[in-house]
Amino acid sequence: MNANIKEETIAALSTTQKASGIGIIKISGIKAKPLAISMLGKLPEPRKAELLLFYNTDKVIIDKGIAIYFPKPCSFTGEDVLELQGHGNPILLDSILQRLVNSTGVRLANPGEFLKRAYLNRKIDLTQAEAISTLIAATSLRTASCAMNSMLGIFSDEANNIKDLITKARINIEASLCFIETPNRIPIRKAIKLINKALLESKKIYIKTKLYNNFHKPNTIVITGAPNTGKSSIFNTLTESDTSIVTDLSGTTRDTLAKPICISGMSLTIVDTAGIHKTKDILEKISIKRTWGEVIKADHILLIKTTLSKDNRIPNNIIRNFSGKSITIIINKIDLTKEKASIKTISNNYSIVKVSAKTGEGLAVLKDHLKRILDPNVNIEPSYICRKRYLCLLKNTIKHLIKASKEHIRTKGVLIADAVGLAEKEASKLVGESSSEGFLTEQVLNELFDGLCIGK
Ligand SMILES: Nc1nc2c(c(=O)[nH]1)N(C=O)[C@@H](CNc1ccc(C(=O)N[C@@H](CCC(=O)O)C(=O)O)cc1)CN2
Ligand SMILES: Nc1nc2c(ncn2[C@@H]2O[C@H](COP(=O)(O)OP(=O)(O)OP(=O)(O)O)[C@@H](O)[C@H]2O)c(=O)[nH]1
Ligand SMILES: [Mg+2]
Repeated sequence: MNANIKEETIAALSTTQKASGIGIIKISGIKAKPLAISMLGKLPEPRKAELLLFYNTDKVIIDKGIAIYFPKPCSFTGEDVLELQGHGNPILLDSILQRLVNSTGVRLANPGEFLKRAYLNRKIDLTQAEAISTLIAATSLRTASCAMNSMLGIFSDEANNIKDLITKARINIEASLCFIETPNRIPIRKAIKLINKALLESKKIYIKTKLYNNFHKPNTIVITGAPNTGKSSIFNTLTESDTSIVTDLSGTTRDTLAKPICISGMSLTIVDTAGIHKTKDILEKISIKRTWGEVIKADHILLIKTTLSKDNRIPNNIIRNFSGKSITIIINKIDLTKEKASIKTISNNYSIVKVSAKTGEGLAVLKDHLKRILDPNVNIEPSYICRKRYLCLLKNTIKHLIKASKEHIRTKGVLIADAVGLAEKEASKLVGESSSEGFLTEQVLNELFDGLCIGK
């Protein structure tokens, strides 16, 4: 453990840097208590929200807000923690932070440092720390729900269960090896039973962990098609905004425009582009080049046509350049021909949806369709989060357990013990312990915690 961690008091803004309703400054470490007394004129009652004035060093009032004091060990980090919940003005909050840093020797926290301290003080194990980091970054409600399960310790419980079975097996083998020459020696059968049980459980958890893909990035959907087909109108409807200019003039959109949206708990980025057509106009040529650039990067293409289009097939140039990419053809403006909204699935990655951006008809069907085809976990019951680290450690655990279970029972007792010992080591690393080394290496910890946001 880092020797300084016990000494240094850290502080950070735990809420957004933008203006917001309230902003929370968190302070953790031995200076939290004297700081509360000097800034608030009193120590708030432990774990009770109190409305107090916040003072600077010259006794000037800097804010009136809620303060909460969490004396150690009953706090998020396990250290003394002071929370100052002020008005959400970033300049005001920054001046409070600066005051803390300049006059009290508190230092600004590194990204993820509160979480790291919670882990080092054994408030949470490593999988729970990882779950909190995934929870904050989750781009879909389903991933957030998995992260929540992991945060509450469901994965840790299963991982600990495997580790305990292996430990028991090791103790049994070691005992039977000790008394191998005596007449009342302990039979190794019990250990083998435990090894097989641990193997079964490890395989189960490996399959379950691998199933849920929380590595996916938010998909990018690019709207493309001929000029005037209603691309920008569909963009505006999907983004519930009037960000993109809509006119009845062909060639209205010149630049690409991207906006994040959320469809049924799934984050997406949606991009409006200039209409593709043959032109000699230099400006239009540049715009169309940009459109192709976006189409190449897209995870999914919405190709807009209208009820008036002569041909509703995918144009050859799109097929040529983007085979394998999923495409939805949208037949827009069905209000003009009084057609009904509908969806037709041609193949896995090719569907036709009829809508009207003007009346909104068919847009719910379109959103539903996008959610279905773009959420990789749509048919999977949320369990807990998956990390490459878990898969790797579980694979190693399984490998050593298989080796242990295959060794000849009587003659290779020592080899079984070795393999079980290695399995135990790997399984222990799941929750961030290693039976011989105590904590995981600083490198693994830094990789995890450095990727987090400030104030967490
Ligand atoms: N204001 C505020 N809201 C927040 C947080 C926070 O730090 N502050 N959290 C930050 O992530 C999350 C909540 N997580 C927390 C986890 C543990 C403790 C805590 O005080 N634990 C003590 C006491 C437990 C108990 O009373 O049951 C402990 O573990 O000993 C506080 C917040 C989300 N909301
Ligand atoms: N009747 C009807 N008109 C629509 C519909 N969607 C768009 N329009 C109209 O079609 C015209 C073109 O719409 P835009 O959204 O600007 O089309 P665009 O494809 O972005 O056009 P460019 O940017 O020029 O390529 C506008 O006059 C819209 O009001 C629809 O569903 N029904
Ligand atoms: Mg447009």
